[in-house]
Amino acid sequence: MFAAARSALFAASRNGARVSPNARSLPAALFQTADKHTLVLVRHGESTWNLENKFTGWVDVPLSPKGHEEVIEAGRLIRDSGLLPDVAFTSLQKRAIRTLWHVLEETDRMWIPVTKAWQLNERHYGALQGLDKQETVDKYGKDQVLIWRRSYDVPPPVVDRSSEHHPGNDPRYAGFDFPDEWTESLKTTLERVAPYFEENIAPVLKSGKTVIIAAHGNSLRALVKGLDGIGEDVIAELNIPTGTPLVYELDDDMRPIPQEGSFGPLNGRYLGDQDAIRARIEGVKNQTK
Ligand SMILES: O=C(O)[C@@H](CO)OP(=O)(O)O
Repeated sequence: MFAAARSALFAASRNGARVSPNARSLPAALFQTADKHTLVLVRHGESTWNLENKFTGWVDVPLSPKGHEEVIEAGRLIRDSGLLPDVAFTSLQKRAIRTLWHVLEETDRMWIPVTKAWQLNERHYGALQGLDKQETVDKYGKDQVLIWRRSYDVPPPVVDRSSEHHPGNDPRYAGFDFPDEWTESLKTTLERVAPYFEENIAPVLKSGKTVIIAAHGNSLRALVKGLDGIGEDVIAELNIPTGTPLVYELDDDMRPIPQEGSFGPLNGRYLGDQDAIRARIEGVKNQTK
């Protein structure tokens, strides 16, 4: 289960071999293709612990009132752009599940198949879960906290089986075998997101269905690192805003087709007011100052 990601697509991204060009600098002819597959990614709306500025990880907190509003708006943006999902995937966490429900309600697609998988969960934040982000900066320093938050392969401190935060103590993970000491870096998050995507989501996309994934800041950072071939240093700078649809057009090999309006290093394009989206991205970045 915890084996390294296997495919050429994600293996290439891990050694930085496939860095996509910035879409805006390419000629218009490159934006035209007949064979494309549509993937819509949505990070959950603001959660109560985003609002309280706490490390969350696998703690199952709900959306805040603003978070509900954000994802209702996300659903309307998806509806108005005509990108109706045929199949949906989400995590085992209620902030992402509720996000998906709102989007499916707004797009009148509550009837489509939905798969929930722990592999799409947020990155487990180990012993940082539940701590105030700014207090953690005050205690350990800004640089150390930035390494825990955004480095590619340095995990936060572990939790062991005696911790309420160990997945072995949560019935939703019964049947899965997690190590006694548990935490995740972005790298190990990618090592469970990538095989899940390739084995369960890519075949659905290739069959011609439009897929939506409602997930989390770091599980989506891992996914786009693989899709866009983003290098380890560049991914450290990438923050994904809450409640904002991110639309990819993929070719038959699941490589993103550059789109107008994407902002690098992503080849997907965010739906909505682009200035407001940039402000939301800055807000995520500035949770630890
Ligand atoms: O706390 C978390 O689980 C994540 C997402 O909210 O935080 P960060 O952006 O700091 O990785």
